[in-house]
Amino acid sequence: MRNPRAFLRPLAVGAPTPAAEIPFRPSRMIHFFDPSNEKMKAKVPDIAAKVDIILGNLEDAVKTDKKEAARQGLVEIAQATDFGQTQLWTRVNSLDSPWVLDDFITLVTEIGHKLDVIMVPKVEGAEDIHYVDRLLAQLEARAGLDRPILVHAILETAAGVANVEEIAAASPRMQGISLGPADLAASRRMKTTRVGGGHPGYLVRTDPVGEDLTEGRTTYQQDLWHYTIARMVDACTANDILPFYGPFGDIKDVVACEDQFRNAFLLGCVGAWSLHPVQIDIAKRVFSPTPEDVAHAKRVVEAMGDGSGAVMIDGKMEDDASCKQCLVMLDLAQALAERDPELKELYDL
Ligand SMILES: CC(C)(COP(=O)(O)OP(=O)(O)OC[C@H]1O[C@@H](n2cnc3c(N)ncnc32)[C@H](O)[C@@H]1OP(=O)(O)O)[C@@H](O)C(=O)NCCC(=O)NCCSC(=O)C[C@](C)(O)C(=O)O
Ligand SMILES: [Mg+2]
Repeated sequence: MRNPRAFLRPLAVGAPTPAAEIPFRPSRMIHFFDPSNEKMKAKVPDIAAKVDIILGNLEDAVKTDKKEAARQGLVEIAQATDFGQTQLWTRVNSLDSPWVLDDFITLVTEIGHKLDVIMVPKVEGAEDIHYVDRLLAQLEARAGLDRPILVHAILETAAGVANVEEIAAASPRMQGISLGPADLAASRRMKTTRVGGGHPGYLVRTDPVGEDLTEGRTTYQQDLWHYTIARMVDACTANDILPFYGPFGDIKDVVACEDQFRNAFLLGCVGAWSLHPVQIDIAKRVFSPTPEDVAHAKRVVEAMGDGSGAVMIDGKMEDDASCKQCLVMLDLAQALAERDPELKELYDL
């Protein structure tokens, strides 16, 4: 561990000073595209205008013989596109792969001034972040960058989950963490073959009513990801960085996708991944508070004055703590209203 006074010092001579705070920018969806796929590439300027974050994916879902083409495709798109307020991210190949060193060198050198965040897959502990931290500092210094590129880790191994608190605290570059349910399921030897979402076999059942063990017993499906998401949210928020739900692989099932995203939103995640254009609006809807929630939050904050004491609103007690909950809602609404004129009007902000 670096000593606390050294934490904000650059890790290479000439590298930009690390940021003391992770800025909160609207991050409701991280839209994935494959930069080696010409059809997807052509849609990037239009999609970038609609999403909060657009991500050129170089890792899993890109064929082995397309790895170089994807890297080069991302360089071309980044150079040719004005992303406006939309953040540009990439997911590089895993740290044990033969491609990752060239991913870092090429992307930081060629488009480092446009890249906001590099997502690192299969992070297992703080040592992975320390390696990336130093390497990025060296490359940023060489490229003459004046602002540090941030790092986002995917939580997708059992070791990563066991070490999630130290990963979140490993570097001032840490911007956030996403859940990677498919690799995590494989790493844990969970017996689900789905990419995120629930499983009908994971349930609890009410007690038997009589002798018959099969009749009249209601079952409730449980959430396979609750423990991991909650732990990730605590690790992130305890370190002032941002938690995200990851992918929902059943593209056709837009209803269950919305449920999964909403569970994550309610537990504290700021966004989720969209793998297909159809998931963009789901994420936008779910990760923006409803106008009713915003109106209620405004009422409570106004009624609470300096935020202390207790009042009754619509038969419910509100106090310092519930006022803070309402301020969380209003802060998010304010940030989204600045990005989205439609929401500004709906929220009346
Ligand atoms: C699922 C797939 C194959 C269906 O692709 P498709 O072409 O069969 O679907 P479609 O419905 O026919 O597509 C309609 C149109 O939308 C386009 N399109 C389709 N998707 C996109 C997109 N993302 N961005 C922009 N455009 C897109 C597509 O090219 C097509 O264009 P067209 O009308 O001109 O023919 C496709 O959507 C896709 O490849 N999506 C990205 C997949 C991906 O990035 N996976 C990796 C992230 S998840 C993960 O890694 C796990 C994790 C975290 O690591 C872990 O849990 O361990
Ligand atoms: Mg994965």
